[in-house]
Amino acid sequence: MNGPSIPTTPTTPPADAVLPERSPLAPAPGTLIGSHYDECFGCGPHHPQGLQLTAVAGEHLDVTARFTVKPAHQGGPGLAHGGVLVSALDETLGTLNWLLGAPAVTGRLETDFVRPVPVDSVLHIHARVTGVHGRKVYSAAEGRIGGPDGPVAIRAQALFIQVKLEHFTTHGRPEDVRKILDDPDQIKRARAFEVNP
Ligand SMILES: CCCCCCCCCCCCCCCC(=O)SCCNC(=O)CCNC(=O)[C@H](O)C(C)(C)COP(=O)(O)OP(=O)(O)OC[C@H]1O[C@@H](n2cnc3c(N)ncnc32)[C@H](O)[C@@H]1OP(=O)(O)O
Repeated sequence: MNGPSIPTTPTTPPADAVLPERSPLAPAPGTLIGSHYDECFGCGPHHPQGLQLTAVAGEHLDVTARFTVKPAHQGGPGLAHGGVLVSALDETLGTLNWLLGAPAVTGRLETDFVRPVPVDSVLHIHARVTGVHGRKVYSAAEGRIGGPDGPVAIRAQALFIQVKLEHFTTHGRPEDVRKILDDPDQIKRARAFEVNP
């Protein structure tokens, strides 16, 4: 008997995927990419339980990010929860979309946990676009501990799907959408996407 269908689209780009130029609006290489939303669990600087992840634009279609594992992120005693590490990679991979100049959401995210990550570790994440095919953005990331060149603790491959800004305004809880629409700074950032869809 057949169960519900499970998406099987691979996260590796097809042969005819392209690697586009960085968007003219992309943050310059070496620039800190600001949070897309103050209350984001991944990058919101004022989110008390959040990851408060900071990302820096790379030279190409890539970013680096740092995430410090805090006691609130434990799974096993003294060890990062795997789901929290996945969130850190998801957030970093999502940041790549600022380099492409179009908003996108995670459709599929595949993760390999390679080694345990103790509390107080800094996870050094490098993420890059591996191909774009229509609205589908393929990407990959790895997180290292003990320094940017330390051993890989986690790696992921993802498929993001580009969406219109209406994705957020239609599906988000209305009071939160209203709050962001009333905030000129956040709107400025959202418009940066709109002019280069
Ligand atoms: C004013 C407001 C300002 C707001 C400013 C915002 C700033 C920017 C914030 C970003 C925030 C980031 C934060 C971190 C990243 C997240 O965590 S995002 C949150 C987690 N993700 C989600 O909630 C997504 C939920 N899913 C959906 O909404 C819909 O399923 C999707 C992904 C939009 C796709 O729906 P759709 O647009 O109808 O696309 P559809 O036509 O079905 O599929 C398009 C293609 O993608 C493929 N596909 C779709 N889904 C999947 C899947 N799950 N697996 C494999 N393939 C798939 C399809 O097979 C199809 O392939 P082709 O036929 O083209 O070859």
